[in-house]
Amino acid sequence: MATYRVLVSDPISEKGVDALRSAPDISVDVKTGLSPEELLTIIGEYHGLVVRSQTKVTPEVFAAATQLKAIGRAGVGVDNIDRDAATDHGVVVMNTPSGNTISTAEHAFTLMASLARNIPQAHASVIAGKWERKAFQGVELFGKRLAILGMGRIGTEFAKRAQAFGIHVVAYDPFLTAARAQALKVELAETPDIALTGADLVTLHVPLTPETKHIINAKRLALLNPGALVVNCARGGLVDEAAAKESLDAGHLGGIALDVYETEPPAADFPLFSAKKTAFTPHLGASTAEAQENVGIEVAHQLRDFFVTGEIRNAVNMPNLDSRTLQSAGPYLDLARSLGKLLSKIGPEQSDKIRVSYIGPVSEIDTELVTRSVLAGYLSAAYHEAQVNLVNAPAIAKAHGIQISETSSSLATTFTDLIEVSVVKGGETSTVAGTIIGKSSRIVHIAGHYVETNPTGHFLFVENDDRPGIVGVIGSALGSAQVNIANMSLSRNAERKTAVTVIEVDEQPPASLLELLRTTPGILRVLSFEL
Ligand SMILES: NC(=O)c1ccc[n+]([C@@H]2O[C@H](COP(=O)([O-])OP(=O)(O)OC[C@H]3O[C@@H](n4cnc5c(N)ncnc54)[C@H](O)[C@@H]3O)[C@@H](O)[C@H]2O)c1
Ligand SMILES: O=C(O)CC[C@@H](O)C(=O)O
Repeated sequence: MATYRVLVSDPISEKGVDALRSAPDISVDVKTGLSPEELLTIIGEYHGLVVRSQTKVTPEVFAAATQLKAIGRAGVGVDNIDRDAATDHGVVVMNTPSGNTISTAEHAFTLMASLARNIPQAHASVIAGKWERKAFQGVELFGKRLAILGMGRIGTEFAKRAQAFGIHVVAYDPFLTAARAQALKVELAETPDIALTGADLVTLHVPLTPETKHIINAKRLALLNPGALVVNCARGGLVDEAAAKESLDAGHLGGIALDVYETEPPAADFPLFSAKKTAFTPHLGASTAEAQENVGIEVAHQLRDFFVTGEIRNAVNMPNLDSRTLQSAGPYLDLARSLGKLLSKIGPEQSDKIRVSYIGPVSEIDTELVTRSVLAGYLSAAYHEAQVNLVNAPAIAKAHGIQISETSSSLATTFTDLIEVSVVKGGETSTVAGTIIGKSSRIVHIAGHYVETNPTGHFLFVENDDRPGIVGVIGSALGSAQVNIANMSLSRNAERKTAVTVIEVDEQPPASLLELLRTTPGILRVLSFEL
């Protein structure tokens, strides 16, 4: 029986499915075309899910997906996956951002050229037995002014193709720097309006966000040159379809080509169907053999690596944990989780602040991930261990009103590396710290005491008055209860005249032993926990 079950619910390339199937411990079911109800019925059996854009992964799906750990999107846009619900449920969402770039840029360019030369209309006319050469006179692309909104992967590839056709490219993207625009030989526009003013051609390559919704609207269509052609091969909702229809009917807009629609598929009475200069395709940007093979194989490798080695690449709801990061941060992640867990056992309840300090070389790795691990460990006291992880820990902490702060210093202390974690409740602070020595990690500081203990196992934590004989009492109580001591670390605080004993034991101590210790004179606190 495979350890991990993956459901592929949208069609992906056979090579991708084979790549997943060949991974040890992964079994794959391909079930495409499921209704939302069917998906809800079976999703609880799966640890991984692979989708394209058809499957809608809603909050209801996440609620039913009790074992789900990861979703792989074979493609770029993740708008069919409820990202907040994924994060809340601790499910990592990964996409394959570059595998379909070229195919989509080529599709968008093809649509633009088809519009310029009336290809869809001329085709329909010829097969209807007509020979209307005059009716379908087109325009050249050469020498025209093209506005590209969104100069990411696809926008950049589109620009290169446009330049090869002798088109002047003006680009707007909030992250496009002057140096990059110069390197790409495109004119940098400071606003979308500047890019669109006087444009003959427009292509959109932005994600759909509240800012980009209807980025092409009536006001912006009016900025274009009369007869301008607009292509949307990015996401439905970027173009105000009603405004485009009005502009076409009024004879201002010269033509529009859509691969994506506000509602997919568009209704039979979609208003733009009755407009003249149009070209429509059913969300085909990424539909080439090459793109599907690229994204299918990429998503399979990402899911395989996630389940087999714990790597996380191209995640959209958490920082990446690729093999290099895993190698450098992996040991710290485990130590950090133990420190967080330890604080949840020994620190004050209802703390509202967690402070994490990284001291020494550890400060140079991706500490955001390590802090997430501290939080996951801390919160695991209140949740089922498997319910809180690197994906959802910050969101759960935020929901509880816990503030997190992080400081880093490259200065080494007594220890080369130190991760120090404190929880604060009002004026009360409790601190623990750990280090990595060679290949092993150690907890070295608990609530004001230097100790040296492993970061995992069963522990007895005893706080007592610092006076002779107490350690002997504890030792013989454990012996009588048949609890074997694996490791013991003693530390005293001369100022407070108290001592702590951290005892790593081979098995969970019985309640009777804890009760006995708690009622022993001079013993102030006894805790038993597993890290
Ligand atoms: N039709 C299809 O089948 C198909 C295939 C692949 C991708 N897509 C879609 O194409 C779009 C672009 O994909 P990509 O891979 O190039 O993504 P990308 O992330 O590489 O590029 C998107 C760019 O948009 C920019 N941007 C964000 N907000 C903007 C704004 N308000 N104005 C201007 N620019 C803005 C970003 O800075 C980024 O550079 C995505 O929406 C994706 O889902 C569609
Ligand atoms: O899966 C598809 O064919 C659509 C892909 C595309 O919309 C994307 O965002 O990558």
